[in-house]
Amino acid sequence: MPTILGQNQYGKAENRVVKITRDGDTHHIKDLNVSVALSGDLEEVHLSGSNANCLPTDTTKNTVYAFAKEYGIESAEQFGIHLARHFVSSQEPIKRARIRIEEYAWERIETSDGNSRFIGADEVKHSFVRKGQEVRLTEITYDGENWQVISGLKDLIVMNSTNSEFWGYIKDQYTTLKEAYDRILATQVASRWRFNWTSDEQRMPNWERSYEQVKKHMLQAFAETYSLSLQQTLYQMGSRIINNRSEVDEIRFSLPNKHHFLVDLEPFGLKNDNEVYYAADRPYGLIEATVLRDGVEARIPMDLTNL
Ligand SMILES: O=c1[nH]c(=O)c2[nH]c(=O)[nH]c2[nH]1
Repeated sequence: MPTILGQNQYGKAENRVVKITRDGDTHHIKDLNVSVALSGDLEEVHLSGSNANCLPTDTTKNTVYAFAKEYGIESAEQFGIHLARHFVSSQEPIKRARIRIEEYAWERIETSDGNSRFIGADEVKHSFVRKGQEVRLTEITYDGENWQVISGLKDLIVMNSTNSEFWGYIKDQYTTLKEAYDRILATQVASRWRFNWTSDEQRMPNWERSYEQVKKHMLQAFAETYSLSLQQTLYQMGSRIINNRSEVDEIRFSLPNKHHFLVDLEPFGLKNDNEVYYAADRPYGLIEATVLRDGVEARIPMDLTNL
């Protein structure tokens, strides 16, 4: 049976790299999970077993660690750009590099006097607690000419304890949901946004500042939207970001509706005055959409798990 080789890529996945920058006795942490995927003229590696065009995955791993030392880790995006450029420009058979990075944030442990200054023991400036909040994500793709940077986050859990209603929906013979005029709205945000920086000719965004600002607008829009559905809140979050961040052209969200159901306390002779809820973990409504700058093409994959 004749067969042909289809799309292929390879590299070392999930290189866990922690970089400590020592600024006197004040230290800074960058904690990344870096996955490298290379593609190019690799037919023979698969077909004949010749490894002449194969840069070992072990080398891609070593490069991640060496670059952490050589270039430092200014931001996940900047680090991914260095790596992608290196693989494509240093190895002739490698035509395309995709670098995916997850970043885990750490924050300083506060001293008992409420700040992070040295107060007599020297633990403080190098003691961190891993933030229980979101994981930051980025994916850099480079083909020797064009860049695509898609950054994002996952596991950012947010809740509004009021200012959310849901009513006026279709009711058929299977509908039992009661209309809600004051409900809890909670979700675990997964989001990806695409930058319009695509070439070395353009001025590169400030990646660290951009992330903080996108997250700030996302959270503020969630908090400040009086919600008639999670769909409406999603659109407000996306458009707030597109309108405020000129470096971002497209943003996609996957928002599980983390349902909170009022518990019936009548059997215990108690009145539930919108106070006691059952937080259901499944099933959950799943609301997904992309918000785009008018006139741009949608490029973020529909299914965020594939990114
Ligand atoms: O914000 C919501 N959107 C829906 O589409 C929906 N469907 C549902 O049962 N509850 C909700 N809530």
